[in-house]
Amino acid sequence: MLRTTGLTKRYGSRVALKGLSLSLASGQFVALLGPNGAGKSTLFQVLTGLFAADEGEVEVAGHSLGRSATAALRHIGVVFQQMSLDLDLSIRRNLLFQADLHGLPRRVAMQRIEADCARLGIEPNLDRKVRELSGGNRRKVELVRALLHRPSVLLMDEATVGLDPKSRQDLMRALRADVKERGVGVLWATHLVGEAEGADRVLVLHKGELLCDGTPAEVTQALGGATLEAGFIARTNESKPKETVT
Ligand SMILES: Nc1ncnc2c1ncn2[C@@H]1O[C@H](COP(=O)(O)OP(=O)(O)OP(=O)(O)O)[C@@H](O)[C@H]1O
Repeated sequence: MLRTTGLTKRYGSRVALKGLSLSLASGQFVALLGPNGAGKSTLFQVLTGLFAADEGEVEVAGHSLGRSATAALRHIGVVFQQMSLDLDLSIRRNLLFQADLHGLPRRVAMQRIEADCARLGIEPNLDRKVRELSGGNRRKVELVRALLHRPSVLLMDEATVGLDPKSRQDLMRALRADVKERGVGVLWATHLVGEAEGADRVLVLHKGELLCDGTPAEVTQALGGATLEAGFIARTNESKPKETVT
C-alpha cells in the first residue's frame, strides 16, 4: 500500500532522513513514534510531494511518487499538524471546497459529506462555522476532509495536538473504527507514547533512522525498558540531536 525505500532528505548539511525504508499495509494502524526533530514532519512532507527526497523511492498503491506523482498522490489523505480549515466557512462549505479540488461530482460530494460527518457524530453541526466548533470537532472535520476522495493511505501528523485527553481518545476511537471498516492504512506520527500503545504496529524514528518496528509489545522489548515509554525515553535521549542554527 505504502512503501519507502532508502529515503534520504538533507537540509544543507543536516540529514533529516537517513535511508529510511518502511511499509504500511491496508487496514493497518501504524504509529510513527519519534521525539522532536526525529524527522516525522520531513517524512510527511516527502510522502505528500511537498519536498522531493534527495535519494530513495516512495510507492503508493503501486504508483511511484517520483514517476507518477498525480496517480500516487490520489491515494494519499493527510491531516497536518497545523489546522488548515477556513474558520469562517461552515463544515459543509469547507468540505465542498475540498471535494471540488478533487473533482468530485457535487451529488457524490454531498452524500459523502453527510454520511462521513454522521459517522463521526458531527453531522448536526454541518452548517455551523468551523470557528464555533471545539478543537476535537475541528479535527474530526479535518479527518472527514482527508478521507473525502477515498485514499488508500491516511497520514496524520501529530493530529491530536491541543486536544484534551478525552477529545484525543474520542478522535482516536472514531478514526480506528472508521479506517478499519474501509481498509485504509494509517500512519500516525506522534511523540505521545500513549497514542502509540494502541496501534497495530509501532515504528520508532530517531535522528532520521528507524530504531524499531513491531507490535507495541515487541517494540517495548526491543527498546529494553519496563514500558514502551521508559524504553522510548531512554533510547531517544541517549544523545539529543542539536537544532539547526540559522
Ligand atoms: N526547513 C528546515 N531547514 C533546516 N533544517 C530543518 C528544516 N526542517 C526540519 N529541519 C531539521 O530536520 C530534522 C527533522 O525535523 P522534523 O521537523 O522533520 O522532525 P519532527 O520529528 O517532525 O519534529 P517535531 O516532533 O518537533 O515536529 C531536525 O533536526 C530539524 O531541525
